[in-house]
Amino acid sequence: MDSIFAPKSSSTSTLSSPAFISRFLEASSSRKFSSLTFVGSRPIRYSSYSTTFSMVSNDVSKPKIISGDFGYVLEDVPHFTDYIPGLATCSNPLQDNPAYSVVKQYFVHVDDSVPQKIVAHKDSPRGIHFRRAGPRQKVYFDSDEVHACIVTCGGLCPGLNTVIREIVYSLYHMYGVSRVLGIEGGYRGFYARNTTALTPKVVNDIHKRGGTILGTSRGGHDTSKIVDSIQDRGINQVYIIGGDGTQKGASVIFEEIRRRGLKVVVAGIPKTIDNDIPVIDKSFGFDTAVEEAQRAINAAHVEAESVENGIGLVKLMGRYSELYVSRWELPEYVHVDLSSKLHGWEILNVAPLWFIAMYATLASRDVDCCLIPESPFYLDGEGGLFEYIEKQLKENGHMVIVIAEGAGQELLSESKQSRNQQDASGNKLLQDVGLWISHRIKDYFSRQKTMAINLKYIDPTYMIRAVPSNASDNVYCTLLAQSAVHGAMAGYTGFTSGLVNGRQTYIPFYRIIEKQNNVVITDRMWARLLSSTNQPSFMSDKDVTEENISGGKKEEGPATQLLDNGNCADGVLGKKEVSSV
Ligand SMILES: Nc1ncnc2c1ncn2[C@@H]1O[C@H](COP(=O)(O)OP(=O)(O)O)[C@@H](O)[C@H]1O
Ligand SMILES: O=P(O)(O)OC[C@H]1O[C@](O)(COP(=O)(O)O)[C@@H](O)[C@@H]1O
Ligand SMILES: [Mg+2]
Repeated sequence: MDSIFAPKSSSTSTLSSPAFISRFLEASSSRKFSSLTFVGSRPIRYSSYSTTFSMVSNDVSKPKIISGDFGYVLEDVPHFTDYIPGLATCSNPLQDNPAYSVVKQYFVHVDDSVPQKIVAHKDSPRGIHFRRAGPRQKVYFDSDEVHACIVTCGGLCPGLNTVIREIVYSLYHMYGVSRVLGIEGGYRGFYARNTTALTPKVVNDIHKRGGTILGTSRGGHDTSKIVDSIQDRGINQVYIIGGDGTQKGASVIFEEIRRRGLKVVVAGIPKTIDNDIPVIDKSFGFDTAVEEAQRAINAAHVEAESVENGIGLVKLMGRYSELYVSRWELPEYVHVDLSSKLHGWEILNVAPLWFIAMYATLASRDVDCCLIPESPFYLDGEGGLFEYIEKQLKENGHMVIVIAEGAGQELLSESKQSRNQQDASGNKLLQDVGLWISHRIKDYFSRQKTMAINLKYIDPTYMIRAVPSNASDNVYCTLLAQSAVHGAMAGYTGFTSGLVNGRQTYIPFYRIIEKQNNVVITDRMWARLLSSTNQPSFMSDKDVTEENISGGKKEEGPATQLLDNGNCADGVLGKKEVSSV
């Protein structure tokens, strides 16, 4: 008998979710589904559907995968009832809330789920779904019982304060909770810093400020000490706002809490202006950052077109999330592929983090060339950057170049040692590609003596993320925060609240922190950018087929074919494309 949860002999592939799910979908779509036998399966029957759903594991430490007809798969989130028996519930206080009482169906149906891929073919299986977020009829906490805390970790992102504010407001005004603590200075603050009492009055206008009123940090932390502190303080809802590193930390904290059998919710709210978190459409703060980035591009354009042979060069944040050293223990089901290679470097995790550069370029229309890490470029010779600059200057008299901070690192890294430097959290430290390339361009033209150029380098760096969030991000932050609170009150835990195809969902941590293995420069969005800027792709067919389509993995199909990742394939870019275009 074969269990789809049975660990494989390979040390790294205990459960890589996409691989596992595609095996599962393959089986179901090829009609082998009904004859699959699962060891330790615990069938669950939902009364509202005539369909039989099967949950294929009764081991609480394994992902909860629920299958249904026609290849339906629900990647569910953990719930208190998975590991704490006999918990009492009470009616959701929202039913007496005047704001909600006018809404006909204000509680989310227990079986509501949101598909991960919305582009389907007539015969495709229904595919992976996530639990829909929102208020539930029954809650697992009395209002008086709740003692919540909020922590922000990692780099800044516009909207952090809005999320903090809205969690506090949701807890107070929707659920009558009055004990919310702010943990200062990131994860370590749980055991090394003071806490702040957060009330609606305290957080009332913090959304108008950039940064986070709680402070943040990078670097390691001690999971046991955090959970001890949670236990000692009697905290039972932990809201963790942060990026990919933070969500990994949250997952480990959740594991420890579950191991100790505590009735404590761990809810993540994903934060990343880099878009390095899988599954979700995009992070809060991204629109604001793109808007700010555009200001720098506008300035570069104004400078460039005001002088003869003017070049405006803008460097924008966006790096690979390469984790060279994993200094924390990840849960065993998290798949890391140590053999991934890009530009010949050993990497654990690759994600496309140049979204700001790409979207700001597309939005501005003033950019003639956008350089990103996933699309390697070269400077000299035919088809190189210098040749393109010369051509542009001859034709237009000026040009604007945008470069993502992670781009071209392989060109300017002098030694392996400098390439492998990391920040306190294990993120690769990037060298200043903007400064480097501006020197190279100046050198080239002074050597050539064909034309005198006038280059202005603008590096807005932290300005794009230190600003308060804009209107649309504020709305997004509000919905994320409310969803997280609804999920926590309903007893869900170990989840990240995230937007999938425009709907609020609860995504299990293992999906948020899993390795992203597709860096698809053959995505439609990149093609759209190339046609908008009219820049050369700097790539030969050979490069496209072998190296850079998917982080070193070969894709099937012709080299130059655009992969239709519009939520149909597993491509990271495709899913983001659909939500934003
Ligand atoms: N692989 C990991 N496992 C567990 N915790 C991590 C991991 N990476 C980072 N963290 C924790 O998350 C915090 C923030 O991570 P960092 O990478 O700096 O920012 P971000 O969350 O924005 O990506 C760090 O201070 C660290 O305590
Ligand atoms: O804040 P630091 O440590 O200077 O790091 C800068 C990095 O932070 C970011 O702004 C965000 O990164 P995180 O999401 O990992 O916090 C990156 O775009 C940038 O490379
Ligand atoms: Mg990060």
